[in-house]
Amino acid sequence: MTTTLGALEERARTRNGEFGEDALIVCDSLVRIYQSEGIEVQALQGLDLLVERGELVAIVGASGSGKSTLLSVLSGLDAPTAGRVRVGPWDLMAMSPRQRVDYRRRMVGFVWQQTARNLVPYLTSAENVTLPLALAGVGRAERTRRAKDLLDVLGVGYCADRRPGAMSGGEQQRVAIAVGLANEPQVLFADEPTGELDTATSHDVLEGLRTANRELGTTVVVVTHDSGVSEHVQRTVAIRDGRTSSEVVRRTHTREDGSEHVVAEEFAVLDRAGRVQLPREYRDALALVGRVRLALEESHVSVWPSGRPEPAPDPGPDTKHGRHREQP
Ligand SMILES: Nc1ncnc2c1ncn2[C@@H]1O[C@H](COP(=O)(O)OP(=O)(O)OP(=O)(O)O)[C@@H](O)[C@H]1O
Repeated sequence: MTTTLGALEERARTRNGEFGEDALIVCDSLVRIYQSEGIEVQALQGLDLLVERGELVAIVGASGSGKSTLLSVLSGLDAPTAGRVRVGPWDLMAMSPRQRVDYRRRMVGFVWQQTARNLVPYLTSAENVTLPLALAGVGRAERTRRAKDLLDVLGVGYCADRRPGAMSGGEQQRVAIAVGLANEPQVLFADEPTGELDTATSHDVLEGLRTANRELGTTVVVVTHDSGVSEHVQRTVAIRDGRTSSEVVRRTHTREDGSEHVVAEEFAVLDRAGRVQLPREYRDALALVGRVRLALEESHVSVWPSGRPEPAPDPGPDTKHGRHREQP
């Protein structure tokens, strides 16, 4: 049968939009391969991630899972080997060096783990916040006003005239958030902002990020080892072996009596190629290695170890994969 023009037009009309077209941040099948002394390291292995405007998202994962590589790509410091990455209107794969500077100056802000990387040691907090504003050509009165407002919002207004050496690690990181927000970026990236802090101080810094998100509407992406982070964010995305593997989404529910409680729900992530990572505990518990049997049931998909006897047939649709069938 030949395909008619009408059928092609109909298909074009009904085709799904571009992956993540409404999202603020789109990572589509991102690959980053490093060559080091003749050895190839695949830091990102087809990572998909969407972040909506106004979200506060944490990215967690074991050491070496690819978190910092992802943040380097998103911040425009590094280019992926393959895939597609877009932040707002910026296609990060197709930026000129000039556009890259513009992107880093206007679209995004940063908070790094090392306080020394965030703040100039011989400037006061207020001067640290006004520095990026001066570079962007903002007038003196406006710079002073904005620095004061930001330091106040982040609860470190009392540190305005102190240099970093006269502040605690937590205070320095909250000032660093103010510096990152100075030019009103649409997205704030934070890489292990609590990595050098104790639990109580980490709490204040994570709350600072939440304040930036809630009160200023900035989209925040924070990369961290800190297992306590999920209490401070709406969504926690776990990366394993260079891919998004699971997500925890926190929702606030209102009971009948009007009181509120937070429910955290964990999801596995099914990527665009149909891959899903089974948690290690599940694989270990059922000795799932190599080949597995899959079966499409009416409302779910089942996974069995391949060595086990064939599962009893289910009354659902007859679409079984990896199942032995009698040849005629
Ligand atoms: N410049 C590089 N050259 C070679 N390999 C690299 C480079 N940067 C990272 N890698 C490798 O890529 C993988 C991912 O590293 P990445 O730093 O992104 O992980 P991470 O999750 O941020 O780890 P950590 O939490 O320890 O910072 C690791 O195996 C790492 O050794």
